[in-house]
Amino acid sequence: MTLAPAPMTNSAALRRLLVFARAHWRIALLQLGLAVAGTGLIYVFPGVVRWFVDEIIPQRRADLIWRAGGLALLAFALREGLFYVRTRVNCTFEQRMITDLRGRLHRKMARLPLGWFDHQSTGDILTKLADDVPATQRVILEGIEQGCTALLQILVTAIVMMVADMKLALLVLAPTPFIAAGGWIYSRWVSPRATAAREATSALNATLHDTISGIRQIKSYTAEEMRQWRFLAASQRLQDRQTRLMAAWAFYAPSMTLLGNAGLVLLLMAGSWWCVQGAMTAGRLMEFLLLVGFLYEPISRLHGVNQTLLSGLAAAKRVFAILDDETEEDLDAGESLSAVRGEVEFNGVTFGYRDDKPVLHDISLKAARHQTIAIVGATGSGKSTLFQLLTRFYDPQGGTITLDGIPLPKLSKRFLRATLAYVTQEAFLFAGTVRDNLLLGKPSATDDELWAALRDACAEDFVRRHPEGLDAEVGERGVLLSGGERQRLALARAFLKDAPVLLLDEATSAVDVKSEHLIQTALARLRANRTSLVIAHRLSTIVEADVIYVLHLGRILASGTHEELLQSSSYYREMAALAFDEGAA
Ligand SMILES: Nc1ncnc2c1ncn2[C@@H]1O[C@H](COP(=O)(O)OP(=O)(O)OP(=O)(O)O)[C@@H](O)[C@H]1O
Repeated sequence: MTLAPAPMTNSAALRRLLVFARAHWRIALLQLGLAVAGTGLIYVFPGVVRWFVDEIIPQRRADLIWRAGGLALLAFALREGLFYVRTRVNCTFEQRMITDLRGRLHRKMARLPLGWFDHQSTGDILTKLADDVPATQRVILEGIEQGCTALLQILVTAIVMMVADMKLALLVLAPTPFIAAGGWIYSRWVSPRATAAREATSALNATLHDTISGIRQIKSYTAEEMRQWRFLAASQRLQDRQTRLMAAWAFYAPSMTLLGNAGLVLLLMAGSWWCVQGAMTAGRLMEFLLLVGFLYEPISRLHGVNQTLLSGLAAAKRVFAILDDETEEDLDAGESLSAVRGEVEFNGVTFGYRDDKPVLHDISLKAARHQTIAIVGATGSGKSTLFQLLTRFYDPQGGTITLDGIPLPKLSKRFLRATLAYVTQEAFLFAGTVRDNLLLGKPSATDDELWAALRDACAEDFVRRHPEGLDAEVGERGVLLSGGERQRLALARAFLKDAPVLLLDEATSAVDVKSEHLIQTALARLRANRTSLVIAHRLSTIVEADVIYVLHLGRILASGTHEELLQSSSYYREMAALAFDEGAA
């Protein structure tokens, strides 16, 4: 048993993000440089104000008004110009990082083993890709853009103040330790709750995704109300979590502002006292009042950054948990064979999706070169699972499976899967055109080859009837087609792949009698020079098979040809009697 990895800490997530941003260091540095330059320019105005109050006005130097005003205006213009460039750079930086991380996450997900997906909800995965990735990048962007510049501004302002007047500076800085402590307490409280809010968002999206994909079932069972309650419950959970976060923010933000303003009032009172005593000029006090704004404004900005960082780090932990998953499939580890004979053998194979619930027990079966073997058995007996093992979507806990005598783990998965044309029980089509779906079988296929495959799969007629032909849209999961049409397109895809081993999982169950007959003829042609493993509930489709294996509760009960089994297996005889009676009815 493997232990669940320890949850990532905020600082570990931040370190990972910085490592990730390293790939974009040039643009990050440019962004930081622009932000620093913009920050430096804000100190011009307070200096100009002091110049006016302490020099230009008392000394009646009207000749300096234009020069001083021009200087202040130039500083403002430069600052806003830099702001324009900074915004453009930020946008590029952010979008580059988001695209990069999103690409990595998608790549990783597509390579995770099937068992990983058994324990994930689609809504959760979608939330990670669509919401968590951008939130993650806000950490870097806001961290550099807002966080670094705010810290820098606080530091520079503090130094400017100290150089100008140490007494006043210490007075102004007095509330800052309390503000820092407030920020720390707030972060500790919010961090786990921000993660919980993200999880509630995922759960809400998962419910919504289920409603959309199951809309036909919901309507046919008039289960709209039931789904609505489920959705509202998930929605309420999210509302509660967000409300608690916002309540904390509502208290935190004004408390910190109050502390800052208390410092401002203190400065005004003490500064006025020193002015009255003649220990300070009014210009110095005014300069300080403006500088205080430059000190407290970034502090309040840091509170906002803190909020973004905490929620972004919660998102980052969810994203990194996937990126760090070590169970990624290596498609290229292992050998490839120069030629495939197509002999498949299972030897004492035992398997369960969970260790405590075996599905297949001691399975041994063999498909010799170019043979057709059929697997029959009641629903849930483990037929499709045999194919899941042959494709190495899962690996067995015991026994071996070989292709041409070579154990599957020795072959590269890319090679193994290229030798298998697998027509799954559910004829899945991707949103897109008929052509897009067929090219999955052979990306380099010409239109003539596509039409030939459609002809073989008895799908040519309905595609030709469509005005757009190969460019006809099939809709999400192929909803714009009938079940039979979907299945025939899936078959055409397998014909195009032209692999040495064919795996058919009830591929003919949704086509009409006439099409089924045509498909059987085509399949017979296809099977002539390749090994085929066929799962079919309808025995009529597999009576010609070289060997039929009867599976019952994950064990092989009997094997032989149709005639042999009719003699030797009472279980098979019963199945055949039922099947052929139904067929005759
Ligand atoms: N991903 C999975 N995780 C856990 N258990 C699974 C998974 N897929 C299938 N099972 C279980 O394994 C058993 C065998 O399933 P399998 O799909 O191989 O049966 P089957 O004989 O092909 O059934 P059918 O004829 O209905 O397709 C069933 O009890 C099923 O619940």
